[in-house]
Amino acid sequence: MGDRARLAFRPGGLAVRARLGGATWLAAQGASRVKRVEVAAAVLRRDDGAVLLGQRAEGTFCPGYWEFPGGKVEPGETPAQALVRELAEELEIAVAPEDVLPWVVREHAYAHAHVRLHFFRIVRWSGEPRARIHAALAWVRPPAMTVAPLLPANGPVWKFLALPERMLVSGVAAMLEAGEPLAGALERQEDALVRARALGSVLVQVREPAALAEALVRRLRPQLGPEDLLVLNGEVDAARALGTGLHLPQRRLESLSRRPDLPWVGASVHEASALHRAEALALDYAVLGPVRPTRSHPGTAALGWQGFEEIARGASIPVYAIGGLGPADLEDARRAGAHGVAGIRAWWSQVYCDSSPDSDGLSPAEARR
Ligand SMILES: Nc1nc2c([nH]c(=O)n2[C@H]2C[C@H](O)[C@@H](COP(=O)(O)OP(=O)(O)OP(=O)(O)O)O2)c(=O)[nH]1
Repeated sequence: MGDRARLAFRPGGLAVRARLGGATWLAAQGASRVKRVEVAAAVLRRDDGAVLLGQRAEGTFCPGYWEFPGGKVEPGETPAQALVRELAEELEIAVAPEDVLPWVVREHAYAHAHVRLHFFRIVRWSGEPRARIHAALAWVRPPAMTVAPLLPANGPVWKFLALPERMLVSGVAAMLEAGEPLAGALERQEDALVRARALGSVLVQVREPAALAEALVRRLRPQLGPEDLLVLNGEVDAARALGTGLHLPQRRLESLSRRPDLPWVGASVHEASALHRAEALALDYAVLGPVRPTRSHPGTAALGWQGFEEIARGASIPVYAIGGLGPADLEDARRAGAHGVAGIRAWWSQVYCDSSPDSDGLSPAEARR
């Protein structure tokens, strides 16, 4: 990471951050020498979904608290390099650099320092983790929490881990426009959900006109398991009445001054400023795209994976990739820093790996062909 200076707003005034390698100092109005620490932390996730937590040992900061394995970034290291080193030292496991997947970056002001935590997800490693510096290790499967307390900065991160990696966006209205009867369209949508669930937990975004949305929620809900989530792309009151979370289109996000009071709230974003808005409102996730060209947004330039990565990098909330994507793109999405993939038409197809550029966003006439 190169040296650079950043301007940032924080309670109490304008802060000028001079970031110099690993540990840095913040000069701010009213706080002349606040220590800044860059930390790399790992979400090591097993195939069964369980995540590794370590209990901080006696004689360290916050003894007895549980944390994600990791530690401070040393001068000259990138956060990813620091993590590979820390995991070898702390757990005696080896992780290849390409398996360190950027995820979210969180900041937290402790009394002793202002820490910036670079979280990475790791799903491949070699060796069996051993507690070299922790008092104990535990595999815990989100959203349940079987150990306590977590370090204060980690609460939102644990909540994010309950978000499935696959988001299924509904498309019943488009099927109806394409001439499909209602019963057939609902059935096809339900089939898509069943197939998606065969791959793992799913976040379902119901995006339909109000009356249809309600019918679809009722239809899909019995198919959902305890680890699946349902969000309504619609009004706050409707989401509350249906007992779903809420998904905001970018234009609604821009008009909000505070987060709607629902347990799960996310938003669609198409550019960095909108993502920053979603972060400022402390939403639970954002959906960024289009990654590939889609016919439904002919005027919108596709971001490509590089464009996606540039906008999503350093986000404080998980970011899904969307736009011509399907479940077969999950690996690429993770490497680009995405939490997961969101798709519409790729899920309807019998073939999972339908990730052609136009598999998402066909016009009704095109869908008929
Ligand atoms: N490793 C880790 N640190 C966390 C997490 N959450 C959180 O707030 N922190 C904070 C606690 C500390 O202020 C800082 C990590 O410092 P540390 O003392 O563990 O770093 P280290 O392993 O390099 O230890 P040392 O050099 O001080 O011996 O980040 C987390 O989930 N994992």
